[in-house]
Formats: sequence, structure tokens, C-alpha cells
Amino acid sequence: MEYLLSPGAERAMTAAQSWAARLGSEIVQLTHFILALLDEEEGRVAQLLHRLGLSPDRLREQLLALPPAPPVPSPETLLALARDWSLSCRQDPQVLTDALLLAVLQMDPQYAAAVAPLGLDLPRLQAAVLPASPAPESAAESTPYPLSQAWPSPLPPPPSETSPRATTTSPTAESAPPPAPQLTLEPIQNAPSYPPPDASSVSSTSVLISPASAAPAVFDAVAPPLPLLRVLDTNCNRAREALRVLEDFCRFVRNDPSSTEEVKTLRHDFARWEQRLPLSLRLSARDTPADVGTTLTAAGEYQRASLEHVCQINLKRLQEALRSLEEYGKLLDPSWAKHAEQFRYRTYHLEGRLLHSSRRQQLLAQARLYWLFTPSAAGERWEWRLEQALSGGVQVVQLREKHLADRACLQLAQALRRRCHQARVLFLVNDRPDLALWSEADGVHLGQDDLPIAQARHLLGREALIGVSTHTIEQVHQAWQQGADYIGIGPVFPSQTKAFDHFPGLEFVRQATAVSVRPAFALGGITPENLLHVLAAGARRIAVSACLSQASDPASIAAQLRALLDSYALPGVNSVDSSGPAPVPAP
Ligand SMILES: Cc1ncc(COP(=O)(O)OP(=O)(O)O)c(N)n1
Ligand SMILES: Cc1ncsc1CCOP(=O)(O)O
Ligand SMILES: [Mg+2]
Repeated sequence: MEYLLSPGAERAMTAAQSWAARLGSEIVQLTHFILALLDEEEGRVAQLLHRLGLSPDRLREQLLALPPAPPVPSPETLLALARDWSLSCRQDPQVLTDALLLAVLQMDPQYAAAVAPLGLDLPRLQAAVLPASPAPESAAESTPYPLSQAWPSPLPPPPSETSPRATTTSPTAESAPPPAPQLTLEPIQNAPSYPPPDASSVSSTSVLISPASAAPAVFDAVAPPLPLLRVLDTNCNRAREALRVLEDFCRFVRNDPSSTEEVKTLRHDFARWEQRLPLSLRLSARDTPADVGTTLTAAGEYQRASLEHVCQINLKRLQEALRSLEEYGKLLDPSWAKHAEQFRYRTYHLEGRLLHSSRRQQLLAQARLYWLFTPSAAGERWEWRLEQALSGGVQVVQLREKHLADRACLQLAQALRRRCHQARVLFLVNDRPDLALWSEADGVHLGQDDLPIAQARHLLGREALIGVSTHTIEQVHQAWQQGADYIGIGPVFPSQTKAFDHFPGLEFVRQATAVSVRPAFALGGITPENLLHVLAAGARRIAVSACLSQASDPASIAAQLRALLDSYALPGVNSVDSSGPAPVPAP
């Protein structure tokens, strides 16, 4: 649907967004539109209020004191109402600012009731709105509004709002709304290059109205063709929507303030950049019912396997939309297109951050069999043992070296990390965040006497996995509170790997698994023979050392453990990772 907007109405549409941003609102509310209209100091709304004895300043104050207003469902709905009103009362489809005000009040009866006591009483306003000038659009600038008919002195003549988006506009026609950047005039030679500049066709009197600050209007005196506008409008919407989905993911799924902040900043920067393509132009090109794409659906469009999948799809959607904006934007303004490219680069950083960490979290969520590996104890056969364990279905490998020199340990860690990542298996380092960092491990495992979680996190960053050993229920609660990604619970049985005086045993497994929603690995003397007891106590994941490190056939022991573990469902785990961890032999 195409809408014809007066320059004032067009500015108000943009200024409403500025008001929303200025008041810290994520959505444009009805009040923001009224505030935007009040900013048109010499517009029809100002005249209307004057006639009704209402002060714009006082109204502004009162509106700002109101509780949050309902959002505008879509600018299109608002414009459709305003246009309908104009058509029925003025026999003119053009949207003037006063029609916009009436439309705002018609959007929501409760809101209309709330603002009526301020003087914004819909029937009273409707009665006071004057007909528009019958002057043809082309004559609007030169034909004065029929002042003599209706405007009482001492009012200044009403503004010439009767022309649609003007190809040339007087800089003094109406003042800029305060929240938006000041409007200035730029010579058209500096204008964006759609259509390609042709010196002979550029009138010396033509001017480009654009905000002087960081956001000059991207279009110039000649409106771009509708197909181009439709592409840009659609992709601006796609990108903005995808950004919102991603922000929700960072905020509510990941609970991660830092990535939430990153997406939010990107979203705000995008919104500022997007505003350079005036909303009214975009709306004038929008024609959803006629869009041949709305009825086409692709296979899988309505299928999402997990929260991570939603994130992945929306990152792709965002990148595609930005690429399209970049390519088509080149027809409009190369510098505008350049920004689209820069936004796209920022999404790659975000993707690395969200999906890399997601890979780790996904693998951890699926992990049932965790191996504490001491290569130095395996002698020259350590690589064979590693391959065996991987082929048997081990899903996490921890390098647990207590006596090896740091440099040798680092080299081992790097080799293990390479192989584990090839096999899509997590690799962690025991005790040593520094070695975890330098070997690019997926994380570190910390005992109760090792470095605290906060310090390890500081060193390794948010995406690293940090596991913590727990031996009491208090330690379990503390580990979760401090941000552990998983816990070890044990020792369950006497161990050939490490001597213990005290065994929290199966009772602790019961307690710890009952209060844990994140992965908890039972450990200490677990073998295929006693695993059923551990499972019966509630564990669904285990960590083992000796039974794999000392077995003559580690692959078959690992496979037996996996078969038993896999026969119990893991609560709340759904994966999108079709390639999955290392191949698991059939039970
Ligand atoms: C998965 C897992 N759980 C517990 C431990 C034990 O850690 P810690 O208590 O620090 O003892 P050491 O292994 O460092 O001797 C672990 N390593 N892995
Ligand atoms: C390090 C450690 N901490 C608690 S149990 C354990 C060793 C587990 O190894 P194993 O499976 O050989 O008993
Ligand atoms: Mg330790």
C-alpha cells in the first residue's frame, strides 16, 4: 500500500522512533507519535492545539508522566487509519500531521481515554480539525493555505503541508523535531548517487534535506524506484527482526550480559543507520498482499531443533539481509552500502562467539562418558589408547598430568586438543587454567583446592567450560552459584587412580543429581560392572580413569559403558549437531 505523506507527517514518523530511542523504549509507543507531532512547532497539530487552548509544552510534560503507552502495532496500521480519515473527511488520501494525531488516538480506546483528560479528546479534536487545502500538490508551495477561511489571528498561517514528499523543500517550511538531528541542507552534488549523478539534470536550486549529524537521509530529491525500495525495506525488516531474536537468545538462553550488550549495540547502530532511509518512503513501497514471496514456504522453515538452532538460523538470516542491503544499497549510496558491509562483519564476530561457545555447550550437554587421561602413564602407547577411547565413544577427554614438566605438558595438551577436536570431542585440562588457555582447550577442571572459578573464568573467558569437583551437597550448590558449567560428584567407590579417606558414595550421587540441572559426572572407581548402581542412584553421566587407562581393550570397555549410559535418556537434551560426537558403536 502506498501512502502519501506531508513533509511534517513524514518527519513525525521518524521523530517518533527517535523519541522511543531517547526514552529508552525498544518499541515505538503511541505516546512517542504524539510527542513527535508536538515537536512540529509550526505544523497543523500546533495550530490545532492552539485553537483548543492547549499548550504543547504542558502536554509534553503530561505525556511524559503517563505510564508506558501501548505500542503501535505497525506503522502501516497507523498510516492506513490516518489515510482513511483523510479520505472520508477531506476526500484526500494525503496524510497530514493532524490526521496522524487523530489516527494515534483511534488506535487504542484505553489509551484515548487516558489522554482525553489532558485535552486530547478525540471527538473534540476531530471537530476542530480543518479541511486541507484543495490546492494541487504542485502548487502547494506557492499557494497559500486558505487562511482567510478559518485561521483566527493571531495565528500564523498554517504550514504548507499539502504537498507530498517534496522534491524540493524550503528549509524554513517546518522546524526539525528536537529529538532528531537538526535538518540542514546539503547541495545535491553531495547526495547519494541514485540515480547516477548527471550534471545536466541537477538543478542548482535543488536541495537535499538530511540530518546534519551521523545520519543524513540516504535518498535525495529523486525517490528511488519502488522495486529497489521494496528490497531495502524488506531486508531492513529482516535484519532488525533477526537482531531481536539474537538478542533474546543471548539474554534469556545464554544469560550472557556481554553478548547481549554486543547484539543490542549492533541493533541500535543498525536502527540509526536504517533511519536514513525514511520510513515513509519505505512504507510507500510496501505492498505485502502483492508480495509473491509471502505465500512461498521452504522445507524446514517451521522446524527448529533447539534453541541453538534458532540462533544459528537467525545469524544466517541477518547476514543474508545485510548482504542484500549492501548490494542493492550500492545503487542508492555507496557509503550507506559500506555500512551494511561493516554490520555484516560484526555479525561474523558474533557468530564466532555464539556458535563456538554453543558447540562446546552442545557437546557438553550430550556428554555421558568423560575420561581422565594421563598419557605419561600410558608410555609410548598413549596415542593408541587415545584412539581406542575415542572410537569406543568417549565424549570428553581430560588431560590429568600431575608430575609432567610444564613444557611437555603443554605439547601434550596441544596434541590432544587437535585430535579431540578432529573427533568432535571436548578436551579439558585438569588443574591448570594457564595450560588450558595456551593449548586452546575447551576448558579446565578445578578441584576444591585449585584456583577459584572466578579467577579461571577471568583467564579463560566466558566461553570456556569450567568444571568443579564436589564432595558435599554444599559444594554442589556453591559450584552452580559460582558459574560452573559442570561438576564432578564423588568419589563414589574406591579408586585405583587416587586414594581417598572418605567416600560420599551413592547417597551423594542421589543428592547431587537431584539438585543439578546442568551436567553432573559421577566418578571414582566406576566400571561396567558397577555402573548400574550409579545409574540407579540418578547419575546419567560418568567420569572414569583406570577402567579405560588400564584396560587391554579400552575401545570395548568404553563402548560397554556408552551402551549402558545411552540406554538412559538425558533430560532436556536436544541437539542440532547432526554430525555428533565421535562415532559410537551400536550397543
Ligand atoms: C571430572 C572430574 N571430576 C573430579 C576430578 C577431581 O579433581 P580434583 O579434586 O582437583 O582432583 P585431581 O584430579 O586434581 O587430583 C577430576 N579431575 N575430574
Ligand atoms: C581424580 C578423582 N577424583 C575423584 S575420583 C577420581 C579418580 C577417578 O578415577 P577412577 O575411575 O580410576 O577411579
Ligand atoms: Mg585438581
